[in-house]
Amino acid sequence: MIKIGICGTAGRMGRTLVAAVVQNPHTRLAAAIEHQGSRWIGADAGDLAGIGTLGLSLVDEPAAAIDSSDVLVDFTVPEATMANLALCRAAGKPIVIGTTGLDQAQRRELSRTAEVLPIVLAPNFSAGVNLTFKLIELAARALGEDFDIEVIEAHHRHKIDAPSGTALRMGEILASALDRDFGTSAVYSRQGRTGERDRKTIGFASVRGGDIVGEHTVLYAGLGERLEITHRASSRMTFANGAVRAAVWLAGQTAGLYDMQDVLGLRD
Ligand SMILES: NC(=O)C1=CN([C@@H]2O[C@H](COP(=O)(O)OP(=O)(O)OC[C@H]3O[C@@H](n4cnc5c(N)ncnc54)[C@H](OP(=O)(O)O)[C@@H]3O)[C@@H](O)[C@H]2O)C=CC1
Ligand SMILES: O=C(O)C1=N[C@H](C(=O)O)C[C@H](O)C1
Repeated sequence: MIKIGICGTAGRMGRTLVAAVVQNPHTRLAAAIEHQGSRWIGADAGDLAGIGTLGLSLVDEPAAAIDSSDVLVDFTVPEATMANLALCRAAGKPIVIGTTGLDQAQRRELSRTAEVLPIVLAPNFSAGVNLTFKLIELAARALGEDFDIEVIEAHHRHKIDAPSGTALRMGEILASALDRDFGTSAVYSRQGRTGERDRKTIGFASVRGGDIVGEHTVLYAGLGERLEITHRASSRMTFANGAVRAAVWLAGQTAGLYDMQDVLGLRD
């Protein structure tokens, strides 16, 4: 049994992760962490997740919680993730990170830490999205420069980062498939007299509303035809099950920075 600690337990993903860990035959919930001052400290993790009392309370001392776990699963905010990364490094405990919106400096720190610690970092833990990553690469290579490419994503009203981590990863994959520099190809907004579309760009559009779990479309617009590749998540359990699968996989790995392509065996 792999002992899992969850950070961000009272959040949308945290609660779903509690249920996924408890339902998985290979894992046991060892620790449920929230930040100091959270009104959920002391609450039962199972009650919060809606799966019945587990006898495990939410705590605000991540170091002790990490010590009692084999792997930490973190779906929080970038600052909390980076603090947990340092604690995991000190304790020698692998970490699965689902948090999106990390900046360049934070990603560099993560890469440095991965020299001594096993880490899975993925903007999306669903199997369907990770297969979609392969499909959009294939389509970009096949359609080449004749088609304009746009990435459209839609999420719930509470999401705090845009574009989504998944959309940005899609952009990186598309740019690489077309031999373009992602940093200079990406266009995040259009307003006013923009001029004609620069054919080398990859555009992003973000929709926010209601309870949309997560939807991503890559649009290839040519002359006389249009191709759309879409993934729609209808339940957070798809992300949670993927993250738990990643945690079980990571427990047996040496130091390195992995993503869901490694976990699913999709790496070329
Ligand atoms: N990779 C993937 O497959 C997926 C990634 N995500 C990403 O996961 C992250 C979380 O999403 P979601 O669950 O919807 O967000 P929520 O806001 O619902 O959950 C985040 C939780 O983390 C808590 N938190 C904040 N700071 C700390 C801290 N220092 N220590 C411990 N807990 C802390 C928050 O508490 P409080 O509310 O009190 O601030 C909250 O309970 C986002 O970055 C999102 O993009 C989401 C779904 C899938
Ligand atoms: O915040 C969310 O909810 C999600 N975030 C991830 C992202 O930013 O790509 C993944 C998923 O679409 C849900």
